[in-house]
Order: sequence, then C-alpha cells, then structure tokens
Amino acid sequence: MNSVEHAIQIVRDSVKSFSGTEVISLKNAIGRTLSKGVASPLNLPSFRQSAMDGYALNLHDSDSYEVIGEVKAGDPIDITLKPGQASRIFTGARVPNSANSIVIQEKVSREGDQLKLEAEPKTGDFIRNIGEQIAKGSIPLDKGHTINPSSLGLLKSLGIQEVEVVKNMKAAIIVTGNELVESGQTLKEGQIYESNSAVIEAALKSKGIQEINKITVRDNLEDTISKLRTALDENNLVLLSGGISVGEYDFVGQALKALEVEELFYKVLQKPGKPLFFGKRGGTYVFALPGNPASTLTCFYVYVNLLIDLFKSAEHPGLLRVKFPIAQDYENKFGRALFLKARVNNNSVEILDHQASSTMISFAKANALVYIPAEVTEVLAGDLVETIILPYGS
Ligand SMILES: Nc1nc2c(c(=O)[nH]1)N[C@H]1C(S)=C(S)[C@@H](COP(=O)(O)OP(=O)(O)OC[C@H]3O[C@@H](n4cnc5c(N)ncnc54)[C@H](O)[C@@H]3O)O[C@H]1N2
Ligand code: MOO
Repeated sequence: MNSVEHAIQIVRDSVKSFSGTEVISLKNAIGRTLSKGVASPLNLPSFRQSAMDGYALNLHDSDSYEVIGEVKAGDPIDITLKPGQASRIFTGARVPNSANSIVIQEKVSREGDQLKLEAEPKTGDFIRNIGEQIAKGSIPLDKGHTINPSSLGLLKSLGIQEVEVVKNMKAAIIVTGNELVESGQTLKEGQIYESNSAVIEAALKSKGIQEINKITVRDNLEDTISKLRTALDENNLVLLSGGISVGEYDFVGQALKALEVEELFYKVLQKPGKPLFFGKRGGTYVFALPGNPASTLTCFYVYVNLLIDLFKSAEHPGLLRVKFPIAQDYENKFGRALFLKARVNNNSVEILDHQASSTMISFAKANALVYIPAEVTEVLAGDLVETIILPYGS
C-alpha cells in the first residue's frame, strides 16, 4: 500500500500549475492567489501622520511652547509653526510641514496657550513619515501570495479595487450513499443526515473556489457512471464522497474504471482515510474521499488542499507543518500512519479524545492534526511530533 509520503509526492508530481489569469474585484479575492505582484499606487502614509494624540512642535531650546492651533485627523490644513510654537494634534492627523516632533499629551502641562513639556522630544518622535510603510511603486505583495483578510486590508488601504489572480479550479462534489438525507427532512430508520458535502464545499470556498457543483448519486453503478461522466467533462476538480471502499454497494471504484480515469494511487497506509483514491482524466483531477466524515476532511486537508495550492502556484503550498512536544504518551497500534485531531496549547500539542473516523466531535475542537508515521509505534510525552496547523483552528 502507498505510504503517506509517496501519496503526497504523487500529488505534487501530477499537478501542472495553471497559467490562466483573470482580474477580479478585491471583495471577491479571499483565498485567491496573485498571478503578478501588486505595485503600490501611492506612498503609505501619503502624508506625514501623527502616531499619537498630543502636540506637534517646531523644536527650540526651551521646554515652553505657545499653542497656536489644532489639527484633527482628516483636516487638510497646514499650520505654519515658528520655532517654539506648537499645534494640538491627534492620532492620524496631518503633521504641519514646519513641525519636526510630536510630544504625547501625557507628557505636557498646559495653561491657556502655554505648554510646558515634561519630556525631551527628539526630532521625528511619533511622526509617521511619507512612504514609511510602503513606498509608491514598490511591490508589497508578490506573485503567489494568497489573499487573506490582512492582505485584503492592506490592498484596501492602498485604494486598490481589483487584482489579477490565477484562475481557480471549477469543482464538483459528488455525494454517494443511499442512507443520506438532507437536513430538514425526517430521518427514517437506517438513515443519517448528509454532512460531507457541506464540509467539502466550505473547505473549497475558503480556498477561493467559487464555482462548485453539488451532485447526489444513488448507490447504483449506472447513476454513478452517468453523473461522474458529466462532472469529469465539466470541471477540473472532482471530489467524490464515500463509496470507495470494498463493499458491494461501493460503486465509485467501478465507475472510475469505466470512465477511464487514470489511477495515480488507491489506498494509503493511513488512518483515517485508508481507501483514498487519486486520479486524473485529461485536465481533471479526481479524488474519491472515504465517506467517514473525519476521513473525508483529513484527506481534504492533507491532499486536496495541497493540490489546489500547487494548481494556482501558491507561494507556500500545503498547510503549515511544525514540530511540537506532545502532551501525552500515544500508542500507534494500527500499523498505519495516523493523523490525530489535536490542540496546540502554548508550547505543546495535546491529542484529543474521540479519534474515530466516523465522528467530527474532536475535529470540531481541533486546531491541528498530529502526524505519526506508520513505522512509529509509540511516542512519549515530550517527544517532538509533526503538527499540521489547521486553517480554522481557534
Ligand atoms: N471490509 C472493509 N470494510 C471497510 C474498509 C476495509 O478496508 N474493509 N475500510 C473502512 C474504512 S478505513 C473506511 S474510511 C470506510 C470508507 O468507506 P467508503 O468511502 O466506501 O464510505 P461509505 O461506506 O460510503 O461511508 C462510510 C461511513 O461514512 C458515512 N458517510 C458517507 N458519506 C457521508 C456523508 N456525505 N455525510 C455523512 N456521513 C457520510 C456513511 O454513512 C458510513 O457510516 O470503509 C470502511 N469499511
Ligand atoms: O481509514 Mo478509515 O478512514 O479509518 O475510517
């Protein structure tokens, strides 16, 4: 059976990054990856700004100043200060051209127009200079950067409204399983509420994928083949949920064969997610994700997430992996690599209860997955373990 490392390498080797680009509105850009660096159209700040509430000074040799005016944030005025004169000023306000220092209001006493300093301000104190954060024409964000809330804020502060990004994948989610029922309906004996498609859809959206087709198939070969065929023709990423194991009603494997999807790997020595399938047909990538909910999401984070990043040439493909000391002893009795739902707390990582592939309870509380290689049978408290940081962990 494939090792985790081999399977990841196959994903890496199979992906051709996509060269198509498009210009999109910044408000739709979360999760999208820049196809070229963004040049700043202005200096940030574009005028000298006060970093504090206090007084703008034209420095001289005494600690006494005369206050001759006031500048609030947003005021366009420029007060001319002679040496020894000051202006009341507030955080974010334009510093008068003639001022060369700001003193904070906690360090002065004021009587009428007379100001007495209780500090020795130096030239440049609390003044944010023009272009100090970002110089006009410089490239604050490079090609390959994936837009997140903070980079969205940065681009907004530069007045940028559109960005050029790599075209993203168009995805289909195919859900198999006769036992599955949409929420809102009454469950009959033997039925469960369908949840994987919502999980996969949310995870895809957070990767900036907006075109997502959700398809449901019955557990029969004809329906699976016909809907899979259409999905393969119309998308470049097809994610199937369930039906990939060895049961008599698991038709996904047969349908993939019938439609000549090239198998790149099937089955990985891992828990959860052993029956994971990865293949390709033309320019379409296909994952058959094992149906157990925690298996589906683990496989998404470890493999699908990586593929999407590689496809759009993201600067840092895949989730961040770091080493943490493990908080407790942990035995690997399975002879498979483990991805364990875990929480990083301060300086260690704790494995959570409820690791079964069928439950999301620990996943919901996790902020990381601990990776234990297949050949490691036991880790002891304090050992460093590879820890994959989850995007939604909080
Ligand atoms: N004899 C064997 N049986 C199984 C093996 C095996 O090696 N030999 N492998 C087990 C492993 S490991 C896994 S993982 C599962 C994966 O099987 P499938 O991908 O075929 O998934 P299903 O059988 O369709 O479903 C498994 C489980 O998950 C529930 N499920 C499925 N889809 C959804 C959904 N969309 N929303 C919520 N829950 C879902 C389903 O009801 C089942 O309980 O196979 C083992 N069996
Ligand atoms: O590998 Mo399966 O995903 O354990 O349940």
